[in-house]
Amino acid sequence: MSELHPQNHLPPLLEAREVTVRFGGLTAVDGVDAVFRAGELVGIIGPNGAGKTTFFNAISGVLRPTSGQLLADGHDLIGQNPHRFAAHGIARTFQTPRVFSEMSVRDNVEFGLKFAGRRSRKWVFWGPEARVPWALRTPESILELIGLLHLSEIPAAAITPSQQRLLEIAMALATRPRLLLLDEVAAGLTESELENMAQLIRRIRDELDLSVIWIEHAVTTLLRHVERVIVLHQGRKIADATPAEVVRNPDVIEAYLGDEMENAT
Ligand SMILES: Nc1ncnc2c1ncn2[C@@H]1O[C@H](COP(=O)(O)OP(=O)(O)OP(=O)(O)O)[C@@H](O)[C@H]1O
Repeated sequence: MSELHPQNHLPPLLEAREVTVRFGGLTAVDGVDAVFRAGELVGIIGPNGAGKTTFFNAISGVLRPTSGQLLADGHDLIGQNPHRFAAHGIARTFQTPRVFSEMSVRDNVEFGLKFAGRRSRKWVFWGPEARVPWALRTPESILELIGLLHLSEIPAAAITPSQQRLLEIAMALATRPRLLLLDEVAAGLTESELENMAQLIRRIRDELDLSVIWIEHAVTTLLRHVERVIVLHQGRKIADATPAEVVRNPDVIEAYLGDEMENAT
């Protein structure tokens, strides 16, 4: 998919160069290089504590890496706040959904729009806004896409944890990202909910013309849906290849996938 994307002659959406994050004496992310291009659906896997979330925190501006570079549109974003990352089209979800529990589902999405300085506008005929997909123009259209429109007026505290994960995706989409980072959005879901989530993620990527990076422990599902997988182990990147290549990689089998595959079967 990504090789055929019309924007592939453009610079990557985001390029991490030698990104390192240390917490005191612990190196959580160790010199990771990664390139993310338009239209990609990329998975990140690795054992507990491998550095996946810390890497997300670094590439979304939640924490400042100890060293390295993060290039977006030719700008180094290191040291910039999350608003600057959002301005470059980078949006994310968190392992524990961060929604405003007192506010309605709809108002949470409205907040996402405002966070990124966007306005809710259904009818726009010219200018950059005209290129925004219909599904991302208003809180209602976003909620319809994500399947939560029927819950619009309910406080976020009153919806289920898996609906809160969907709401968080809706809030991230409201910022109209070019690169959407999803951190374990399928954690705790049943098998059928997991498959529905994977289908939704693919639809989002296909229909909204954005790139998705997806961290998930449900490896067998993830490998069936992504086109490229980055494997982290003890903070280092040990593989960056197609799912078919990654499952045959001896380093990955030794570090992680052997156990996971045994558990999965
Ligand atoms: N704020 C922090 N302060 C100190 N150590 C941290 C902090 N955040 C993460 N770590 C440590 O950094 C390492 C990487 O953690 P991280 O959460 O990034 O791993 P992960 O691959 O996302 O794990 P999981 O799959 O369990 O979510 C772990 O050893 C963790 O304990």
